[in-house]
Amino acid sequence: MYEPFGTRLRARLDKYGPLCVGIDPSPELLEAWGLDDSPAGLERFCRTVVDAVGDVAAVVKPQSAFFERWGSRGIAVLEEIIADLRDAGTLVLLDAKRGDIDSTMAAYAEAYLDHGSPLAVDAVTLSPYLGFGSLEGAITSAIANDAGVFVLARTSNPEAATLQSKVAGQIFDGVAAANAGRAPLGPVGVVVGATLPSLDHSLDHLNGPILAPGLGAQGASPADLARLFGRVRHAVVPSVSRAVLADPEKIRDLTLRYRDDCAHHLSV
Ligand SMILES: O=c1ccn([C@@H]2O[C@H](COP(=O)(O)O)[C@@H](O)[C@H]2O)c(=O)[nH]1
Repeated sequence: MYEPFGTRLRARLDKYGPLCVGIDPSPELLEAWGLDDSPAGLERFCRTVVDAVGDVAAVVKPQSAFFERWGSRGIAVLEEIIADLRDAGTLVLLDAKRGDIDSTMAAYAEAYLDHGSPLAVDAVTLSPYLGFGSLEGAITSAIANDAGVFVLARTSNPEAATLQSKVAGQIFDGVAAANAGRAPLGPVGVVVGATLPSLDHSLDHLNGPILAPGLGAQGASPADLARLFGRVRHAVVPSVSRAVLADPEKIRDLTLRYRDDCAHHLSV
């Protein structure tokens, strides 16, 4: 039906440059934009972001939490925004950080990865803290649907380091095994914060995309990407939300600036 996710992602990154723009319609941003904190405000916010970046960002990442807080009305907006993003041609990565036992993971996979679902996206973030093996069914489903998954490995928040540094090696090894033999990028990515002071594992064998959140509001800069990711910089998908979303009039310009800065630092 589609080409494999890794092929589609590679093509988007090569054509549009390395950037994922987050859609994070928080109460604070809705207020800053003069919008009601309501499903109607949420929809207005999201449509403005889609119009501003849908044709210039390789990937767009709606944050599920900001839709879930409105219950079924928020999920209805999310469904519409996913459809609008798909019409705009960008890849849609839903940041839902799901992780559970195998039978429950099968339901999450059906919700986010099955072509017939109203919430189907190109890729979804997953949490491996029930064991990397618990994600096997979702990875199989992603491959069957030409979709992708991004597994939390070393997240951008400072509280994560103590826990995740103990288990990240297992996650990177699991991802590398799932991606073995696939080109140009496997369907299983990892999440590694651009905010990290350094990497304590090699990512050379990963063969999959690296989502790197933390630019802007969390303190990381495009220059940090080259420092952190070295030999695997070609696979990095930097992600930014608040730093481009503060003013609806400036979203597109700021997105283009981040995109070009990231491309510059990831190419040197
Ligand atoms: O390690 C992670 C994983 C996910 N996120 C999510 O990305 C955005 C970041 O927003 P900014 O405004 O660019 O800080 C947000 O949706 C997080 O839930 C992350 O920050 N770190």
